[in-house]
Amino acid sequence: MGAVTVSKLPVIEMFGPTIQGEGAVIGVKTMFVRTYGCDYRCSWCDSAFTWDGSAKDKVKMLLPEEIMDELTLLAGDNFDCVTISGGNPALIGEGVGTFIDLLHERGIQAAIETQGSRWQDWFYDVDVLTISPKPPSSGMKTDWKMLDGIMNKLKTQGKSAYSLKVVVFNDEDYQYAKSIHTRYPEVPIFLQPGNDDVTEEGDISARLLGRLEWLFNLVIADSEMNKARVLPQLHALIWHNKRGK
Ligand SMILES: C[S@@+](CC[C@H](N)C(=O)[O-])C[C@H]1O[C@@H](n2cnc3c(N)ncnc32)[C@H](O)[C@@H]1O
Ligand SMILES: Nc1nc2[nH]cc(C(=O)O)c2c(=O)[nH]1
Ligand code: SF4
Ligand SMILES: [Mg+2]
Repeated sequence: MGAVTVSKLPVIEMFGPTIQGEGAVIGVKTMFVRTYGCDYRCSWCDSAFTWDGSAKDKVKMLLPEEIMDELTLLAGDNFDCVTISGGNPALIGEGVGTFIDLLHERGIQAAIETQGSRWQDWFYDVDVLTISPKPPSSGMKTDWKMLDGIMNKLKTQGKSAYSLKVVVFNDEDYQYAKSIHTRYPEVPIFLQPGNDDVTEEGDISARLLGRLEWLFNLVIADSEMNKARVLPQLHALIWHNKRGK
């Protein structure tokens, strides 16, 4: 008999409990698990350490049970939701699926942040799935065929609650967000203003609130965006550019 291989996950950080600062479940207490590696290189990525090599020495290859143990060490039983972000967790197959099963066995919800560039069958098992396609300012090009495929699978076979989240930095990005909403009109969509300086130290809330008001006004004036919801990055208003929050 060959040895049983169990998939490990490349984890660059775990933190929490904190408050989910973005999207459909904003305000919910959650732990975060951040996986290493991304197939994108967004110009304004606030988590570039997950792919630019600057924190490569912090990556640990962990079994799902080991991640669970570390979360318990951090928080005891003071959480019932775990958000897996990155990087792009959808680059990882089996390991994430097994981890989600483990969370469910313990009565814990699984949330995922991903950009819609890759599919994984475990998407079907996620409780809160956020698909965040990237607008022109990111410098990335949307693979529409892939995104259509993902949205179609979720629509026709999905059991999970899922939503779209588009970061908006400028008018061109706003037009992109509209094109996403028009293409998938039945899917809840969240718009979030971009943070255009992710290295600034100190209180950035005034700057971020200014960008939020700008985005509010675009949506307020636009009859085609009556169903879109505009939200800040709540954690960035409170904790600014601090890591692990
Ligand atoms: C760091 S990404 C990781 C998950 C996945 N790679 C993705 O992009 O969806 C998590 C979320 O942060 C958003 N984000 C990244 N940099 C940002 C910035 N400078 N301002 C606002 N949102 C940002 C992304 O668009 C995404 O919705
Ligand atoms: N508090 C908090 N909420 C978040 N929502 C999405 C995040 C992410 O980086 O994926 C994030 C994050 O990094 N922190
Ligand atoms: S897809 Fe997400 S993690 Fe990857 S570069 Fe863009 S914002 Fe950063
Ligand atoms: Mg973040």
